[in-house]
Parts: sequence; C-alpha cells; structure tokens
Amino acid sequence: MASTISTGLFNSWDVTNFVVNQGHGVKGLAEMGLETLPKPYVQPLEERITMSKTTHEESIPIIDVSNWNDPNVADSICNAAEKWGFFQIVNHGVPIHVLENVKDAAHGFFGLPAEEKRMYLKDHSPTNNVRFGTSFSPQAEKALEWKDYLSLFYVSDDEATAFWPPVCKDEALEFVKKSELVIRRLLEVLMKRLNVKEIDKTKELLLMGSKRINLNYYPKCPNPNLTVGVGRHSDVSALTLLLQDDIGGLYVRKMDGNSWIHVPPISESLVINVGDALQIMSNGRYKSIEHRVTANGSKNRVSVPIFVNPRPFDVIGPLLEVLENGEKPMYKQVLYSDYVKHFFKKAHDGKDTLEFAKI
Ligand SMILES: CC(C)(COP(=O)(O)OP(=O)(O)OC[C@H]1O[C@@H](n2cnc3c(N)ncnc32)[C@H](O)[C@@H]1OP(=O)(O)O)[C@@H](O)C(=O)NCCC(=O)NCCSC(=O)/C=C/c1ccc(O)c(O)c1
Ligand SMILES: O=C(O)CCC(=O)C(=O)O
Ligand SMILES: [Fe+2]
Repeated sequence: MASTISTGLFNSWDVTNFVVNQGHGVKGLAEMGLETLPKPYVQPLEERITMSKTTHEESIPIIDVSNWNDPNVADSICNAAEKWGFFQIVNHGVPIHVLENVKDAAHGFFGLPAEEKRMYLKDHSPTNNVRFGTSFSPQAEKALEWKDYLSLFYVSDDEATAFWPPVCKDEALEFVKKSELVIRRLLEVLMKRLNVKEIDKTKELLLMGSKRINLNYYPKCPNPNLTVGVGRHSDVSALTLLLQDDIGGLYVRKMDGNSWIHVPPISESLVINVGDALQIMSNGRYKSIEHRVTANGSKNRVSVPIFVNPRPFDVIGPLLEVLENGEKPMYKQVLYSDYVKHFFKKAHDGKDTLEFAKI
C-alpha cells in the first residue's frame, strides 16, 4: 500500500504496533499524511455506515429543560427514554464556558507529544483510573476503529487532582461537577415513572454511584467511508450525557427498524442516552439504544461523554418498584463490574452485551 510504505510502516502489524502499543494513537497515524486507509482500519462492508440506511425524515427529541417542574418536561423525557432511548436537552444549566473549556482541553490533551500521552497507556499509567487508548478493544477487534480516547474514572476530587493529566484535569472535573444537578434531575424524573417516588441514598448510589468521563478524539481520516469512528454499541452506563462539537457524525438506530438517524450538533445542547444498566433496572421500559460514529474526511472531531453508572461492586437487576405490579423480570441480578468487564473484553457488537443479563 503506497501510503503506508511512504510512512515507513510496511504491514498491518507495523501499523497496529505503532498506533496501539507505541501509543502514537490513530492521531499519530493520521498525521503522517496518509493517502489511503491502512488495512487494519478497513471495516467489513456491513459495518460501514455508508452501507446502512440513514434517514433524515425523523430526529431524536430536543427537550427544553429550563423548567424541571413542568409536567410536560417530565413527560417528554420519559417518553423519549421509552421510545428513542436518546434525546437532546437545551437550557440545562451547565454553563457554556464549562462546555467550551472541556472541548478545548480535549484538543489540548490529544495535542500533547506521543511521549507524554504514552504515560497514560494501561501499562504505564500510575493508576487504573486513568487510561489513554485507541479504538475500543484492539486485542479483540477484527478491524480497528478510528478513535483515540482518554478515560477518567472519577473516584474523588483529590484523586482526580493527583492523577488526571494536568492539561485537562480541571476542565474535565468541572464538567463532571457542573453536570451533577442535571443528572440528578433527569434520574428523578425517570424514576417517578417507574414508581420510585424518591431517590434515597441507596438508590442514588445504585444509579449514579460512579462516573467515568471520556475525552474522545476522531482525527481527520483518509477514506472515511471504509471505516468507523465508533462501531455499533450500546453504553453500559445507567445514563450517558454527551457533549459533542459542531462536526457531527453520531448516528442512533431507530428502535423499530434498520435505519439510522443522525444526531445533529446543536450549540450548547447535551445529548442524553439511556444505558444498559437503566434498561435492566427498568426491566426493559427505558431503552439503551445502539449508536455509532462515522469517521470524518475533513475535520478532527472531539466528544466528551460522562457515563453515569452504578458502582463496580453493586448488584443490578430490575428494581422492586418496577416488579411490584406483577410484571415478570426480564433480567437477572448481575454484579456490575462483571457486566462491564464482559463489555470491554469483546469488540463492539451492537446490543449483545445485554444477553449477559437476560433471563
Ligand atoms: C471498568 C472496570 C470493570 C475496570 O475495572 P478494573 O479492575 O480496572 O479492571 P481492568 O482489569 O483494568 O479492566 C478490565 C478490562 O476492561 C477494559 N477496560 C478497562 N477500562 C477501560 C476503558 N476505560 N476503556 C476501554 N476498555 C477498558 C480493558 O480491556 C481491560 O482489560 P485489559 O486491557 O486490562 O486486559 C471497573 O472500573 C468498573 O466496574 N467500573 C464500573 C463503572 C464503569 O466504568 N462503567 C462503564 C461506563 S463506560 C460506557 O458505558 C461506555 C463506554 C464506551 C463505549 C464505547 C466506546 O467506544 C468506548 O471507548 C467506551
Ligand atoms: O462521539 C460520540 O458522539 C459518541 C461516542 C460514544 O458513543 C461513546 O463514547 O460511547
Ligand atoms: Fe456510546
């Protein structure tokens, strides 16, 4: 392949070694001035987004949450979580400078030289809670995904201050903190429809006892149609709150069909989606929907999801309040860390992780 020969990376092993093991990331590869897509990134036809049916006739709901006490707001949120599993919120109260700063900080982190980012690869990182990586699970994947990430598991302010990379820690922490209220409000509203009247301490820990913030970087890609930014998956969180920049590329599977809907960037909005843990706890009422991201041929894209989760040692299953009306449980009780480890050890495979919890 002419382009990889000109970079000095002669075969697929060289490319993977350079990107994954040496910590250059796909950004390092993209910056070599490739003309064609290296082979390890070529996705099978059926996984390419260009081969899928995309529709512009419908879009996920956009909900103005400026008044949380308005019953119409609550209804719209619960309906969206049931029907779409995905929606955007505006007037959510997270200040614009917090959103702008964390996107800038993402560019700041990925703009560091490879030697500095390499310090956060799994084998070098001073803590398991900070991980720089590429693709999703390169050891399990047939084709790599065109994305680098920094994943930060929030334990405490002190831990974050001590271990998160200096170039982005304040901004990432500020986004986590400033989004806490909107997360709580969303969960209160969603719980009410499930017959959970108040979120006591036990419920709070079960729903939002752990948080992970990822900084995702999708560099400009030669032949974006042959690969993906992120393959089809559903999140394993309870709820995900996603900040995207103005480039676009996130697609959501329409629940009742085979078509994919674009999630258009809306300035100052946040994308919210139900994750597997909430689908399980709601006994299937709220839907954790498959989504994927395209690669982009002309721009570098960043996104910043906050995954709101149970704690690793929590056992999750359908909530008692949900089963009180006599409905049959669809999912068993599972240790949350077992569920997450199962997700992380395979390649992205749509909604297959949920099979792990099905009765
Ligand atoms: C995640 C775990 C299980 C990690 O526990 P730990 O003891 O640190 O286990 P570990 O042995 O280091 O990790 C197990 C494997 O998970 C994978 N892994 C761990 N962390 C990550 C990470 N942040 N990103 C990718 N893979 C990871 C690796 O494959 C590990 O294997 P290895 O590379 O070490 O061989 C633990 O912290 C936990 O239970 N956390 C619960 C809360 C949580 O983190 N929930 C997940 C929310 S994330 C979510 O919902 C979606 C994430 C997502 C989606 C699409 C993407 O493309 C993507 O990149 C990420
Ligand atoms: O980048 C995006 O828009 C979505 C990323 C995503 O789905 C994830 O990180 O789980
Ligand atoms: Fe996701």
